[in-house]
Amino acid sequence: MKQIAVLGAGTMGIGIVRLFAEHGYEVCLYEPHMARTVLDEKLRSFEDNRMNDSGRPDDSRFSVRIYEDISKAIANADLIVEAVPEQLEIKREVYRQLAQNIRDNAIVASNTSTFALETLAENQPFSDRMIIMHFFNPAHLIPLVEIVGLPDTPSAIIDETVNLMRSCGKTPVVLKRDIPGFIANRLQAALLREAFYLLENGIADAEQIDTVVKEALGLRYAFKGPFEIADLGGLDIWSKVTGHLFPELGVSRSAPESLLAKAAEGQLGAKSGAGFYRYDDADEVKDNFEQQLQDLVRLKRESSPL
Ligand SMILES: NC(=O)c1ccc[n+]([C@@H]2O[C@H](COP(=O)([O-])OP(=O)(O)OC[C@H]3O[C@@H](n4cnc5c(N)ncnc54)[C@H](O)[C@@H]3O)[C@@H](O)[C@H]2O)c1
Ligand SMILES: O=C(O)[C@@H](O)[C@@H](O)[C@H](O)[C@@H](O)CO
Repeated sequence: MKQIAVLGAGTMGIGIVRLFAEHGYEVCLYEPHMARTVLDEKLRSFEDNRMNDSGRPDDSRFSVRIYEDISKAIANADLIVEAVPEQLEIKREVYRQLAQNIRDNAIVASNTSTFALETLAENQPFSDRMIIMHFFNPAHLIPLVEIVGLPDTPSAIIDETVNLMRSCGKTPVVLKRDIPGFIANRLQAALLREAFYLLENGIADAEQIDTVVKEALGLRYAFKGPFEIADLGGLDIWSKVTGHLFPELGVSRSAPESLLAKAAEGQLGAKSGAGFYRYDDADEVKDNFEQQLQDLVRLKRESSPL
């Protein structure tokens, strides 16, 4: 795998470009709606702030070319990563353009958050070479990448993708079967459903719920997953806990009212200056969070695996 095309330079696309460029791959970026000067500036700032794995400055340069013509961006790509908005019609239009120009053996990966691969691959001429490659924001920092294929996806494609991810320092998890939302977003959605249930029923406010996650659950989850935590707590206890609590949990099957109301009022979170909290300088909050994540990932790498 040598050349990688990334489609879309939004929150995720630009992080994916950064990841591959930092690991020495040739990257071709296609972004039809963003000014060239803005993209150049972002890439330059990534290069200027580049660190190696041990946290020291790295002054080597990126190999990234920016295109406004999709056919040129994908012409020689071994892998195409689609990171366009989470709307089926936009993704399908991009796939239609790919179908006309793609190389015979190029792999097409979608970074979708929610769509099953079966839905995205339906009627695509390259469906046998399509996979899900689900990164996490910020894509250059969070180690996990979820990979999903279809039952007849050649194992060589999955293996090649896993090797690529490992070469970029990632931790790939290949799902046994295609399902909307994969593993992580289903778990995140389950937690959010209960968080909104507690909020909307007046049990706690957003700050209290965030404190509970940050000061207990999140700390443990950085080192142990839910099954490991159940083992450590005792499966007899967890049998009682799940038996007592599952019937008490929220079971809503639609987006939370309080979330819909905020979005309708234009309170979109950090990017609009307000959401559940106020943001005077969203860039500062984002930069600080990235630094914290980088420090935590390094700490995890250096700590004992047991
Ligand atoms: N934001 C996240 O935390 C996150 C995490 C993982 C996965 N995802 C998924 O990644 C994808 C992209 O999400 P995002 O948050 O980066 O969105 P975004 O809105 O920040 O960026 C999308 C980019 O795609 C560009 N675009 C629009 N139409 C295009 C087209 N036809 N061809 C090429 N580019 C086009 C837009 O100009 C924009 O720059 C979505 O499928 C999303 O669900 C998002
Ligand atoms: O949390 C993440 O970074 C990803 O799992 C995303 O897929 C996420 O759910 C976004 O769509 C929303 O930020």
